[in-house]
Amino acid sequence: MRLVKGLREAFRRLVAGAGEGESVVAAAPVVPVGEVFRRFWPHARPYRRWLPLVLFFVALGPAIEAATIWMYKILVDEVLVPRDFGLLIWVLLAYAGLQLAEGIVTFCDEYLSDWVGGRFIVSLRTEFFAHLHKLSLAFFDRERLGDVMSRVTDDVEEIEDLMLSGMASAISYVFQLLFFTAALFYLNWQLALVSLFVVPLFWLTARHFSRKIKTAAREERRRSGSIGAVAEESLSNAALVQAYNRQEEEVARFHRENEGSFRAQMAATRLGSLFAPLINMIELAGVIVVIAFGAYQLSQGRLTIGGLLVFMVFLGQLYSPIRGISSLLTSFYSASAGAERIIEFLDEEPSVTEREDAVELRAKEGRVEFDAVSFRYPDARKPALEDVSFSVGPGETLALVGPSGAGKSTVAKMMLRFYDPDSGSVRLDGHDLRTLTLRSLRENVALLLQETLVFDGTVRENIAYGKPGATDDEVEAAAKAADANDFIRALPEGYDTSVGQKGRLLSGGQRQRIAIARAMIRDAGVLVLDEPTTGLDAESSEKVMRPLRRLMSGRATVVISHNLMTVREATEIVVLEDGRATERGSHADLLEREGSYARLYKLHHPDATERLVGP
Ligand SMILES: Nc1ncnc2c1ncn2[C@@H]1O[C@H](COP(=O)(O)OP(=O)(O)OP(=O)(O)O)[C@@H](O)[C@H]1O
Repeated sequence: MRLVKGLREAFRRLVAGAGEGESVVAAAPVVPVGEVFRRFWPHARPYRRWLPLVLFFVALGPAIEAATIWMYKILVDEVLVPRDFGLLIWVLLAYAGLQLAEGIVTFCDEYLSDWVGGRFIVSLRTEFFAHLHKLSLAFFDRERLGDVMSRVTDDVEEIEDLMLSGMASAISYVFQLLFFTAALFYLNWQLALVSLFVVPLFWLTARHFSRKIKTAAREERRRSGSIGAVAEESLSNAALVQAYNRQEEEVARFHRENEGSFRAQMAATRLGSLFAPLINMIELAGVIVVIAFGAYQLSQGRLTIGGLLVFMVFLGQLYSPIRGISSLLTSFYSASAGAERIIEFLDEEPSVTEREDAVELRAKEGRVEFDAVSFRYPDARKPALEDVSFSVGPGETLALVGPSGAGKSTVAKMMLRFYDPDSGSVRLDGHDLRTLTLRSLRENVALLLQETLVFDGTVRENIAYGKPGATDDEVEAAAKAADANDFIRALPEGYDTSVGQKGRLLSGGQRQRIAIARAMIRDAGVLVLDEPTTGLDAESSEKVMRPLRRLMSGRATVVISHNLMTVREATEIVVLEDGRATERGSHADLLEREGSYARLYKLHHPDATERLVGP
């Protein structure tokens, strides 16, 4: 009794699916397979006229196979047994012809399926990528980049498996089942009926396993996202990891996710490998019964030897697609888990959307107004901005200062409409940002960040990024205005020098001047400078300041700075504390008031001389 219990327990553990372990990426919501097909069918639609041809080849394969096997019956019953060798040459010729036909069909089938599948992936992946670019920053703040990338690359391919390759295999199996069952019935219907008694057993086993395989496959997909997420985080912070000697911890973290993936994969493999021998056993039972019944029929003279032989071969062929179901199930569920991960993101709506009646910003004056703006980040407990108002017009500079976390960068994000205010409004030239097209809004606001964004391309491409289609003269003029022309000319290939990943080949100050040139060429009416001189020494900052002043002249500028020295000549200074504007006025006013600004100023820069807006 104990032994039986022990065995049962061991078996239960063997077929246990993968549980959802702790992981950095959450599982995507479950989506029914029908819905998956409905969602992704449009990507296969342009190739639908090829699908009948694919189906034709898929069906032709088993038909040729059935005919080839039939040749054995003719060989045994018409040639070997009656010793009528005159027919042998024809049988051999037919056999060779069928083999050739099978070769051609296999080639066409594989080529065409791969072509349609490949086109499907290109279309779906591009649409998915385009969708991601429509999503608001809130999405990118929340999701892990590595996981997003794993969805763009791996999960998209999984869907192709489900929609096309998997379907083609499934259809091919159905055709094989049909052809071989028909052949069995044609040969001897009583024997055929007997051989089919195992079908319900096959069905029950498949059903039992499929549920578990599904769980394991979903877990595996999720883990693949986690591996991507951890790898991306860890490798993109390689400098930090090395500086703090955290390599071992990072490797351990990565290893943990891989272990989880391994466990999920092994659960699926265990299930799959257990499924195959079980199916073999059921199959064996079928074969034994058929041999016994066939021998009886042979003895009764109702079946020829060739007939029985071919019957057995057909039976083997009939069971082969049934055996194939296990691997098909695994890839099918893995694919639908991949599809769920894609659908989860496709269903993500941008939190910032363009109204249908959004208008282009035409007359560009360049005046930004914040009118009682309050905003709380999704999931944040307290508001990042509360009742913030200010206005800045052409030629004016508004400086936002305040302690870390006060909401300064949030103001910059609202100006580009990366987020919408919960209450109040942000206006550009009198238009609420929500009434403008996103394109025209962003064309009119140039952003300069503390971490300068430079792409891995040439200097020229990096500057022209600000204005697609800019001429070489325009690029050069912008570079001159940004005091960048001289150092660019000194680079090995001048404007055609490649700046390396993230602009590594340039110094911080040079990168910043490239960014200024990019903003120059954009020629936007409003400038947002988020910590433009952070990380630069006094000399480099001064080199950046000069062109920056040129860039700012005549434009409405909002400058965000921790460094109170860089803001003292701004037209107006707004002190933000805990999301609220607590003080405002000119540098002199605020010093006189002896409030937070004066305290901070005296505390940090008692005798500094650097100035943002110079004479
Ligand atoms: N994406 C986000 N999701 C949730 N909360 C956020 C997000 N970004 C910022 N916050 C929170 O909003 C508040 C304001 O952040 P913000 O980045 O605007 O401050 P800041 O004044 O620019 O700070 P710093 O000077 O350090 O850059 C902070 O409390 C911060 O934790």
